Amino acid sequence: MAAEADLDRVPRLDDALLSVRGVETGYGDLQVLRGVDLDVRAEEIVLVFGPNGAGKSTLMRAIYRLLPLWAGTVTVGGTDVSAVETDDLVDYGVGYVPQTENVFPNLTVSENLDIGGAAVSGSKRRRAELYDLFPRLEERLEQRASTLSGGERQMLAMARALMADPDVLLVDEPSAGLAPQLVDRAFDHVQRVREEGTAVLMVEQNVRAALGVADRGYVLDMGENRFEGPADELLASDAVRDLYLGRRDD
Ligand SMILES: Nc1ncnc2c1ncn2[C@@H]1O[C@H](COP(=O)(O)OP(=O)(O)OP(=O)(O)O)[C@@H](O)[C@H]1O
Repeated sequence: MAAEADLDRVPRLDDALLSVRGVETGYGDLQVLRGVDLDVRAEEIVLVFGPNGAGKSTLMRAIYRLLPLWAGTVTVGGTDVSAVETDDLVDYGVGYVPQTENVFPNLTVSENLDIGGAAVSGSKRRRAELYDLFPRLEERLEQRASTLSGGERQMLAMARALMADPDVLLVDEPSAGLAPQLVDRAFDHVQRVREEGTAVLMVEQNVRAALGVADRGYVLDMGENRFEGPADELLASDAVRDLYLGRRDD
């Protein structure tokens, strides 16, 4: 059953790769997250969803240390990374694809990948693996990122972050700005990323489609955990559907 998280803490999964516990943060005087818990296991796809302004993107930024943690911890593979700087998180196997400004528009596809792989040895081999994942990028290596289609740009953003071969990738709205017919393809890519061995923690507004590829999900509401559970149980839950998904025939 999808569980309503009215407990003090959401139970920790013993086999979590990424574990977030009691995270609080915000902007200036504005507190946004009020003690958020979540776990991602190796090779899982986990979805965070909830109303506008719930703090979903803020959570991704906090995990990636783009915002300071006011309270709480983030661990990766059992190591506390709460004090690790953003630039060093790559060494702990964490990658991040922001929702916007996720490629360098004036650089070519190839140059964008070079920057993604700057810190990585064996980046030639990694490129070849990524061309298998995103063949369209290989066909457009010398094209400027600013001239890519929305879908291609999303692929490049993901490929850049994957150059470092992370164990877990944080993806903020992979389908943002894509035409409806491209949305499913964006989720196909997320699934393929997982098949290549990288766990994915994603935020999405296209909740039904995202739950279709996710293993588990967490509902955030007003900066707090509200529901959590397996994706199919969240989809089947009347409370989650009524509050966060809208009825199918709406
Ligand atoms: N840079 C910022 N400075 C000040 N407040 C911010 C900033 N970014 C976000 N906020 C505020 O923090 C709250 C949470 O924003 P956030 O973007 O994390 O929500 P979200 O759940 O991702 O929403 P959405 O689904 O609309 O993208 C909102 O009230 C927002 O106005």
